[in-house]
Amino acid sequence: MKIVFYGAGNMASAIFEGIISSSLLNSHNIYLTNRSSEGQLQDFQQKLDINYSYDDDELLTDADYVFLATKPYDFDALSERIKDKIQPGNHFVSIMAGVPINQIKNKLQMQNPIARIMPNTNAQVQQSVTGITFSDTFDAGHKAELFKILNSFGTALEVEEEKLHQVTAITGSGPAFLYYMYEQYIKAAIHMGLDKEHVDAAVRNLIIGTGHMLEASELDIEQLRENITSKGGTTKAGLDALKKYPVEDIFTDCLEQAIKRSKELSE
Ligand SMILES: NC(=O)C1=CN([C@@H]2O[C@H](COP(=O)(O)OP(=O)(O)OC[C@H]3O[C@@H](n4cnc5c(N)ncnc54)[C@H](O)[C@@H]3O)[C@@H](O)[C@H]2O)C=CC1
Ligand SMILES: O=C(O)[C@@H]1CCC=N1
Repeated sequence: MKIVFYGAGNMASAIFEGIISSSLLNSHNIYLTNRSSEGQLQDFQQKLDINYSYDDDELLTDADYVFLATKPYDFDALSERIKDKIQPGNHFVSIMAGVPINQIKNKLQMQNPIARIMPNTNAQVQQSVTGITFSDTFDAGHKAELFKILNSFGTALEVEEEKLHQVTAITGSGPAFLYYMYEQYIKAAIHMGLDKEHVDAAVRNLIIGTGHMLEASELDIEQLRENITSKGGTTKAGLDALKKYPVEDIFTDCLEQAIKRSKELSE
């Protein structure tokens, strides 16, 4: 199998590093290209023993899956770069937020199968939650094969194309929203009199441990929280303070704004 990445930035590298770590494919199956930062591709080649090229004929010939991994606003330039070189066997996999299948088809002027996926950067540790939607032209055999690739760097769920807006906000951008909360937690903790280095390390371990608990426990999140909350204790005092703020409303606004932006990008 041959997989090509047009774009080797934050999200693409999380995916190909995730695929390689999973051992599903050999790094020799994967080809990278980007706009012009050859040094970055050389670094990936050294680190991962992966191929790179700026020759689109070489990249697209016999490519089974072609990942479109530029920013949405760079897709026009990418389309111009590759549209005359596309091969009948190329199956396209777009990771671009908010760019509809129809727009991809029109810009690339082709009828090849297209999948849109919405992964997240947890792909790098094989923990992406990835939404996927397919064009009508994507056959069952290739769908199954692509699911195998996606499952090598996390879990994948098929959704209607319209629902990708929600997936983009909730799990695509989701890690950034959680990181932001952790940042605020660390800032607040530093004000409690411990030094920054200790707080950083302690909170990282707190987050990692809590993630492992979610993974290992069969209890729902509410029950896990209640198990920590003694009657009249410290957790209850802290939670009572938190509940004075409209935390759910804050997240509703956050997700609604991200969904709105995803819809704007698709227009
Ligand atoms: N960063 C994230 O957490 C997520 C990003 N995405 C989507 O992934 C896409 C890429 O995002 P990032 O990796 O964060 O961006 P990035 O800026 O880190 O990487 C973009 C890459 O595209 C390349 N590129 C630009 N123009 C090109 C061209 N004409 N030909 C070939 N390569 C070209 C750049 O050289 C760079 O390697 C975006 O469309 C974004 O919506 C989706 C899910 C999560
Ligand atoms: O911020 C963005 O537009 C992309 C899509 C999901 C995460 N990052």
